[in-house]
Amino acid sequence: MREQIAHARSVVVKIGSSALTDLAEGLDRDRLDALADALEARMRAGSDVIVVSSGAIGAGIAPLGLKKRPTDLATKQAAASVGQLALAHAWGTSFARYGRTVGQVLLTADDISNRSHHANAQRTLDRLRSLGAVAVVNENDTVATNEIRFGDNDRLAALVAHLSGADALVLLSDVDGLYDGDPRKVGVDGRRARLIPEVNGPEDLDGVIAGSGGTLGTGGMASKLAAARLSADAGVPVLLAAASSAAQALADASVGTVFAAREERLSARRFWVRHAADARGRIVLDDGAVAAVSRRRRSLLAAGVVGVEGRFFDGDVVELVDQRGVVKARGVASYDFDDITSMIGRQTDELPPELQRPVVHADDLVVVSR
Ligand SMILES: Nc1ncnc2c1ncn2[C@@H]1O[C@H](COP(=O)(O)OP(=O)(O)O)[C@@H](O)[C@H]1O
Ligand SMILES: N[C@@H](CCC(=O)OP(=O)(O)O)C(=O)O
Repeated sequence: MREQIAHARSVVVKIGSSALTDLAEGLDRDRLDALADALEARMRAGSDVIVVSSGAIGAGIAPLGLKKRPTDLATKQAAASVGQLALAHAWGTSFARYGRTVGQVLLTADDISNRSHHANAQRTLDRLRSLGAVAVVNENDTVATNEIRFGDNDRLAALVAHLSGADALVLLSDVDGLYDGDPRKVGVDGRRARLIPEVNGPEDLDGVIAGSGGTLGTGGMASKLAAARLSADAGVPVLLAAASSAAQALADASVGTVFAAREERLSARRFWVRHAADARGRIVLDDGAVAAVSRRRRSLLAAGVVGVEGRFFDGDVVELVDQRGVVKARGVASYDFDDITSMIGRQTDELPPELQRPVVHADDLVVVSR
């Protein structure tokens, strides 16, 4: 697996805020230079690299005279608008030492969940790559509101890896890998957390406690694990390592924790249904329909529907939930919400001919939990 990452033709490298910024000093230019050295070396060895760089909010804290990472949306957005400018400039300066041009790509969640925007972002990334420029991607924090945020750049990086058809994802943080507990804490038994070098499946995560992040990071270890799961579905292996070991991580992947990818990656459409699209509503299923959909992988028929929530339309992604509200699957609705409301609980042969297709077809359905 490490071989696969070491030799990947195209790599997305995500760098966390804690690896780039300091609360009092703002951006750490020396650390940025060292990262650019490692990234440039990988490009010169023949790989295409896309950088996903956090740090806009962290870089805006000191220039605005703030004492700690803001928690309210408006101040976070103000800090990001100041910090993103400094961040992009700093990456430009670090790569200019090698004559390498940098392009800034700011994305909102909608750019990934909306399939036509998705194609635009993909085209820009492709063209930057073919022109020999390195894309530096971040969330467009100043326009993203709470509801439409990716929430964390680990997820954004995993989505970009899928979108750009990357062969590997490298997450660089202030921690040197995944531990079985928060490495900053000592357990009640006085035991220190242990590093897990390889995650091949859910069984390797038994008993692992994924804690919160540092003062500058956002999602902590839980968001890295979620991003690794998402990448696994996209068929992309992940390496989690310390930013201070970037040179080694990018040269031979011999450090940190590796997460295996699924052998059979989800199709682009199923990946989109499962991970990228925002659910526009919910369809509530009776127990028989839950079993048919989640265990027997059947299409959802009107007879098994007991409720409809939200205003969604034909072609939108919806969540399929059981009667306790637990999400069992996600899928593409074949009708508008008001049509489905009129079909609730009815057998197919009782419905008019134009409403006799399944509510969600099995080909458009991805099981989330059994
Ligand atoms: N099980 C764990 N293994 C490794 N690190 C953990 C774990 N639980 C919590 N952490 C903490 O998560 C932090 C990394 O998350 P975060 O601060 O969000 O990083 P980044 O800014 O790189 O996204 C580390 O500093 C580490 O202390
Ligand atoms: N877009 C935000 C980053 C949010 C984020 O996920 O941060 P991190 O957990 O440090 O990767 C910023 O640039 O400050």
